Amino acid sequence: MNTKFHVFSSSTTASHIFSRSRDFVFEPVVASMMENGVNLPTLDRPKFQLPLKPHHLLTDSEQRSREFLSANHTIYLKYLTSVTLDMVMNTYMAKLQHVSADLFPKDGSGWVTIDYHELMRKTIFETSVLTFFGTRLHEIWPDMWEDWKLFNDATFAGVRSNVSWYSRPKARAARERMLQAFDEWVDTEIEEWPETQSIWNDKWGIKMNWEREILGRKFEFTHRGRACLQASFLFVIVTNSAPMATWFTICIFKSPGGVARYREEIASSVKCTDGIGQDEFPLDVLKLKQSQYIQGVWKESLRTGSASAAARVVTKEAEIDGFIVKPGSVLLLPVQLLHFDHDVFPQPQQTDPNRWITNDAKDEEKYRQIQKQNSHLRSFGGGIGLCSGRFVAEQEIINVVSTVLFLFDLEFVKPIEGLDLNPQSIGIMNPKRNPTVRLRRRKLKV
Ligand code: HEM
Repeated sequence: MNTKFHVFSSSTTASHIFSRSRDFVFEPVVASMMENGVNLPTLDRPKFQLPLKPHHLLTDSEQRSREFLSANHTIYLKYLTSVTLDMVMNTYMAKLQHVSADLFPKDGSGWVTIDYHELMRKTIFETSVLTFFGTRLHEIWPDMWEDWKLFNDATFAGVRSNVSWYSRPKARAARERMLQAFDEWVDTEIEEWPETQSIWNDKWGIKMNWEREILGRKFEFTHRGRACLQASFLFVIVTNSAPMATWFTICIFKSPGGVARYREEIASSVKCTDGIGQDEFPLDVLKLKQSQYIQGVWKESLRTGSASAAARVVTKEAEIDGFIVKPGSVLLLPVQLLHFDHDVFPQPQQTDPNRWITNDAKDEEKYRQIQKQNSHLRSFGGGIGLCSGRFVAEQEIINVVSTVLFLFDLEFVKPIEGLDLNPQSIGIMNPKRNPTVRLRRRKLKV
């Protein structure tokens, strides 16, 4: 059989594919994002491509090139998944305080009607830029929010091919302005990381991108290639988290009794009532994250809001589920097939955080059911491609939305039942039409 694309939909097959990272490789997916998404210069492309010869026949420079991907991935893991994650998230929360003080309706403004999706996208975007890239990017690229939206909205097809850019000249121009801004951002001296600054400074943001910049130079990337490396990180941190903040809020409102229940969890996590713009974040973020109910809403949001399809390329002929797959073929795992499987998620269209919750440790049947559901939840992919930003995403979204509900009464202007999602997306879907909400400051008890 000469099939080029194979679609699989069982969780066991997904685990089988993800666990064989040499036979079913992730590298071409990243290479495609770098080439088509951010137009990586031709000279730098071999660093993302698989060699066409066995490992022992690689020249020294080819071998060194191959090491880049693994070194870059190690930096991601170091900052985004290990003990350093807490420091990254503390920085994120401090930046969120400032961004929300700027973007959210002010005290004493009564009921304010706003485009909620725009507010969430901008909050996540601004906070992420400030956290991960410091203050310089804003100065270099004053129109970054408008350019970013044009760029991001064109990428749902853009990482698979570059055609999207030719049919959207405005998006192509916005991408070029973004890359020029990063050209300037990387065009700076790299000094030692100051001992007085633990993990963040104005110039680099989180130390992670300072380390990635050193890596890019060590592996002799072109100047534009280094700009592309940084821009691609901006892309992965924002593209899915921004729509997820909107969808997570909608899922709270869609869950039976969800708003009251969620507010109870917030009430038990209040540390201080100073509100936003102050030094201390008012909510206990660990407590929020550990709440079973909030976890239930988070997983339901991922389950119902994802439209991604993990992709892997076959390097060695293999048999999967009785089909022979040939080298060069693409394996696709569309997550909606897993997330809406009736046998695993009864009434899959319903938003029900309780399907993830058990209050009885001895209820083995429910426990097994939850385990089965977990193995079907694949919004973050798996194996070597597994999203290293998944913990950041979880914490930032819970914290941003909890802050909104802590500070404001919130009403959707139109019924949320009519709020369809747009499946044209790389991962998490945007709403088809942006929801309008009314917000009013709550009186915080002192
Ligand atoms: C709800 C939000 C997010 C979703 C649904 C999501 C989903 C994904 C998916 C599906 C992949 C490819 C996985 C595969 O094919 O196996 C991926 C890769 C990646 N994501 Fe995310 N992501 C999110 C947020 C983030 C954030 C906030 C960051 C960074 C702080 C991030 C960093 C990355 C990186 C660096 C990769 C490349 C693989 C790696 O080296 O880790 N993502 N993400």
